[in-house]
Amino acid sequence: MIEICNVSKIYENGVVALRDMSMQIPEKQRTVFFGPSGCGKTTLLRMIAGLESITSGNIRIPPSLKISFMFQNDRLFDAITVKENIAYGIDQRTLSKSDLARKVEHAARLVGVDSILEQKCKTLSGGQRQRISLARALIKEPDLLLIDEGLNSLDQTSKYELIDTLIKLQETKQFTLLYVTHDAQEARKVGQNFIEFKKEGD
Ligand SMILES: Nc1ncnc2c1ncn2[C@@H]1O[C@H](COP(=O)(O)OP(=O)(O)OP(=O)(O)O)[C@@H](O)[C@H]1O
Repeated sequence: MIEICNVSKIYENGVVALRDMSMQIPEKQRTVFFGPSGCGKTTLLRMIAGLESITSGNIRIPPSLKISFMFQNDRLFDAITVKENIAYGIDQRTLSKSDLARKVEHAARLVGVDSILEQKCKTLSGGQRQRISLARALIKEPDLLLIDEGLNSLDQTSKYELIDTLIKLQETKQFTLLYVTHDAQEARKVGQNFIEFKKEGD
């Protein structure tokens, strides 16, 4: 269980991104944060990932949880290969070359990009890039996967294909998925639990 207890976030410029928010997020399930742009979804996800400070309140997460993050932008390096990009998702110092290669191939196979491992990322389509970004998030076998509007650059068909892949993976691997979207239809497709965010003042 991840517990969000009376969490507020006020940025240095005075913007109140979240006010006194509390919720419980069950483990090993798919939870969707949805609501209009600017209502603090990204801010909360970043606080859960430890990438943003909390102004007040606290977030309780089991201490040994391995967390991966997939961002709005795919953040791939264009000049290097698919294989090298996926390997960036894991601490390479702790692995032998052959173990790393095996893990990269396994993650690539999970999302269907194992046939293009040697290609440079700049040559790929948006759908392939998002799959690689997902493989990079999965390679460290996260207990908690955070996806922040990660599939937005895709057309509807590719997006729903990748969502199907994601749901199957979550069901087999049983990680906790936290998925941010402003799209109600997408939220319904992905989620088992739903947390609606409202804009300050609404
Ligand atoms: N680094 C920052 N400094 C100041 N204000 C910020 C910062 N990041 C976000 N905000 C503001 O905090 C509020 C919440 O933003 P946040 O990105 O969390 O919302 P969101 O619901 O994820 O929206 P979107 O879907 O557009 O990303 C917005 O008003 C935004 O302008």
